[in-house]
Amino acid sequence: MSSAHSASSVITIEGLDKSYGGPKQGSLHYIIKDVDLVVKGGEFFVLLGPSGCGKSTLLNMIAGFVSKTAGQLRVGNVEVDKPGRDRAVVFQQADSSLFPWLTVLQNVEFGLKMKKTPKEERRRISDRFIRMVGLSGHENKFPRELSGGMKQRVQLARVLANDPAILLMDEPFGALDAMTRRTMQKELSQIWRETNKTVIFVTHDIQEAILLGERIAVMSAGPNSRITDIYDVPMDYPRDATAPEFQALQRRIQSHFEAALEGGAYP
Ligand SMILES: Nc1ncnc2c1ncn2[C@@H]1O[C@H](COP(=O)(O)OP(=O)(O)OP(=O)(O)O)[C@@H](O)[C@H]1O
Repeated sequence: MSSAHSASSVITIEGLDKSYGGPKQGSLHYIIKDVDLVVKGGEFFVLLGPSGCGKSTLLNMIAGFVSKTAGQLRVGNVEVDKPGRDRAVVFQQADSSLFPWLTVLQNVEFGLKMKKTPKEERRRISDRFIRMVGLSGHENKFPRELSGGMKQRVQLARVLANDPAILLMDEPFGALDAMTRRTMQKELSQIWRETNKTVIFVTHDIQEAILLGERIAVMSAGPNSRITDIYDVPMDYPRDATAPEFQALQRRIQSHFEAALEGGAYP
């Protein structure tokens, strides 16, 4: 089952470039070059590409953390030039985003407190998302008392409590062991279906991309990285990685990667 998409596109990217350096430092060095992309409201969209191709750079541009060099990047009708409450990022390392001196509950409540949400409502919202990510009973623990997977759950609950329309996820399960990773993938997929958020999920793991995404954009190796292909994944959730159609798509994307790496560049 897929979430009901709103008709409008949420994120529209046209001719987007990002370069570092400039005439003073020598020639311009483009990380990403000429990226076009439209992401629909409520969609689970995966950005897949080899290490260092510029996935995080693109995600951080959508987040408003990294400025563009040229092109257009709109969320709704608004050109992105700074972070906004409509977008929230879940990072690979929860440690850099959680406050170590606050408990699980206090971390999840933090954004709501900043917004001056009344105490009872704050508690109700936090309880809901703590339950949703499977952390009931751990509310009073500190981050140092949690496993890596639990910390990622806190990060996710905190982001969800702030109710952004768009979740930007930068290899959020990349540092977890394989079993925890599978569990988190299943849970995220279910949460996405329950909340109908727009998700942009960065990974270099093809299986993870197919387990989660409704569409998968493949980025070329950098520099001058761009989106070379977009795959539709017309399979119901939850997905079975052993199903023949799953494995056929995995092989297709895999051979795309191998051809690209052998050839030194993507087609
Ligand atoms: N501030 C910066 N100044 C110069 N180069 C940068 C800067 N930030 C990133 N880069 C370069 O941009 C390229 C893309 O980096 P990015 O982190 O976006 O890739 P990625 O695809 O997310 O990689 P990974 O999967 O390994 O996390 C890299 O070559 C990186 O060195």
